Amino acid sequence: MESKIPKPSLKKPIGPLSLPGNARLPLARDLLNLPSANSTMVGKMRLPSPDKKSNVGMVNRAKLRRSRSAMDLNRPDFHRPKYATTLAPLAKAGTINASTIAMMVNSDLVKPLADTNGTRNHLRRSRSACDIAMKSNVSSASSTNTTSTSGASLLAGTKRQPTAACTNGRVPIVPAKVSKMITTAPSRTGTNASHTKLLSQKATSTAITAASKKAMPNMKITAGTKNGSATANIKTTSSIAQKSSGVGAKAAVKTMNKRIPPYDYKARFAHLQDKHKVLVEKYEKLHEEHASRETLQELYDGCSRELENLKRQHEQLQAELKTFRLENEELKQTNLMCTTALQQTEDELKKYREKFTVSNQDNIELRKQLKEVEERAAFLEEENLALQDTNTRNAELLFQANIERKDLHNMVMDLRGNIRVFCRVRPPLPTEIDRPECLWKYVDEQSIELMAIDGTNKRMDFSFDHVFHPRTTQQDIFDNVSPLIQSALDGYNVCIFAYGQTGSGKTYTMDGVPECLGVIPRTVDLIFNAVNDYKRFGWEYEIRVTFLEIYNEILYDLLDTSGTTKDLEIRMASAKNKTEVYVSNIIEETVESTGRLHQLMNIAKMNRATAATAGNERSSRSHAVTKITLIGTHQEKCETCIGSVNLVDLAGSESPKTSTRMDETKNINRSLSELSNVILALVQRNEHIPYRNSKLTHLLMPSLGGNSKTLMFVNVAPFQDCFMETVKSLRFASQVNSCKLQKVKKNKALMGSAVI
Ligand SMILES: Nc1ncnc2c1ncn2[C@@H]1O[C@H](COP(=O)(O)OP(=O)(O)OP(=O)(O)O)[C@@H](O)[C@H]1O
Repeated sequence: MESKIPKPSLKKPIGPLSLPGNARLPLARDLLNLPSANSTMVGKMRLPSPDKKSNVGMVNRAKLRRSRSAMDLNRPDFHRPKYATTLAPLAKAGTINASTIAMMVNSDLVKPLADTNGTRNHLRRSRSACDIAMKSNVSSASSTNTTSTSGASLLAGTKRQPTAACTNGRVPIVPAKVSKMITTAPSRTGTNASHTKLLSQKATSTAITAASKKAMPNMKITAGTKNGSATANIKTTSSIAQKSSGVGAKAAVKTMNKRIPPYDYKARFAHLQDKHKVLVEKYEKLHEEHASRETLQELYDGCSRELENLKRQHEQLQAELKTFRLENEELKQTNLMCTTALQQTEDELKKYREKFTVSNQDNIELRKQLKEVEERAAFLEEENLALQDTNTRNAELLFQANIERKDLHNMVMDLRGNIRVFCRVRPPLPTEIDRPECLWKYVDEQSIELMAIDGTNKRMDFSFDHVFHPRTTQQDIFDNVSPLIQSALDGYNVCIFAYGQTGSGKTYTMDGVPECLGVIPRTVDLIFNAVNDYKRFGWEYEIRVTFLEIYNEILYDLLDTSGTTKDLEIRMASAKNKTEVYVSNIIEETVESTGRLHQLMNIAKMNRATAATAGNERSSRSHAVTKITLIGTHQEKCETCIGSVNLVDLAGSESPKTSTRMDETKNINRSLSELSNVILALVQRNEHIPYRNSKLTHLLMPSLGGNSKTLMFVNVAPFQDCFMETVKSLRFASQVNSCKLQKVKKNKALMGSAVI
């Protein structure tokens, strides 16, 4: 019975598989209903082996598996769905997950095949390689690694579509997912589920193996690695798949084409050997894929490290960005401040420009005025030159006029007399209201009548150069004295002394009191004022001063505060001119200011000997001589004039009846008597003038009988009890006033250190 069953042809079908009658190749859905399909198809196509009736289903399924794989693989229009990228096989193979592949795509490690001018053939080949990888994955770990499979499907971005061949009634290639679906539908497949799974896997494996034989040689993976090992491994994998697919295909064809009788153990052994060989090749292929996976793992590690580096760079860049933002904020604030400052500066600049405009207009106006002023200045300069010439001529004229004035002035002074006498009657002090006074009649400025009120009614008339009544002020006195001081500045010797009874007002007239300065301090002020005025005429003056005291016929230097006694001697200045004398060892100080001279005067005043007398509580008991020497120099004219002023405050005469210090009084009266004798000798024109009889006359010799203009104040007290002494003084003054001295000569040069 079984021998009647026709054996299938062992020949390899050529071209598309043709089925007899209405027979068709089973579709995937047919596989789900495999028992019915088996029953119909097996019944039509092939009978089970007679010696294994119980395994009819198994045999048929095996045959179906073989024929189906062979048909699919040998179909000339067989092709796979297109994949967008060449990474799909790798993802499908489960060696890398979806995120890794995404990273590789973004980092240009793997390029889509379409970017490399891939054609549909490329896509088809890539699909085949993918299938190969998928198959190997399925064969190795498809049952456990569902995550990688789904990730690869997502990465591929494509959904498996049934091919045109499938719609044309050809047997479709069932992908792993479909295969899984088939295997996970036991309720529908019933007891044949395991057979369906086995059949599906086998068919898929066989079809992929056959397809990879064509696809793998042209497979390209564009993923770039450091050393290209990944590409090499992929190629290796491709070659292995090619070999395995080639061997597998041969074995499949061999198995399909050969029909091994059950009793042909040798053939079955050979068949098993082929199977073993195929399994060995599969093992080697898996081993190489494992190596490839390690390479990809290394690639993944490298990418991870690079990713870490990129993260660090990203963090650094973030930090730099933060810094830049802070700097940007600071720069914005600075920019805002600068903008504000710039605005203020622009405002100020605008104001300054306005000011500049105004100033510029003023400047133009001022330039015009300056030009006019310059023209005016040039005109004035010419005029000034002319005036300077005129001024020079006028200065010369002034100089000559000053000389002429001096001559005229001194001529007038000469006409008035070389020795002049002023009479001054002092007023009673408030403490002397009850003190009886003589009757005084002031006839005119030069004449006075005195009448005693003691009952004798003595009446006496006196005439002097000037009579000053008790109400005469110190200024009135000095106004009549100052012409003599002017003569001293013109180079003449001048001597002013006060003569009179003690308490008659000599010191008051010469020194005065602080509120009413006398002749000496006013003379000092006049000299310094005149010296400053004379500078306009080209005269420069040097002022020297000495303070001398004659007490009990002994000379004392009132500026010597050392306490030691020096021998001061009156000596003749020149053998030719015997009337010119000087005092040796005396301190002669040059003063340059009024203040200094007043200071020296106070020192001298303090050193002067004073004591109380009957007529004066603070009587001057010595003759005080203040000498001021004036040395004028005219540089242009080379002229020098030397004048001197001797200001003498004589000690007051005192009646021996009232004196308490007789020696002192005797010396005073004797020196005053000698002064009277000298003047009388001069009046009588005696050959011998007794100058040397006293220190006073000897010292005043140049002033009394020499080249000097002399002024004597005769001071009298108004009281009746002073009547006799008053008459005595007035008589002596009248004698002096009648004295005619020789014509005074002007000094030309300094003859000694102390010319009198
Ligand atoms: N013209 C005057 N007006 C006001 N008071 C005067 C006047 N003359 C002198 N006296 C006063 O009279 C007093 C005596 O004067 P003063 O000392 O000058 O006399 P004297 O002649 O110098 O005396 P002695 O010779 O003793 O020194 C002083 O108190 C002085 O102030």
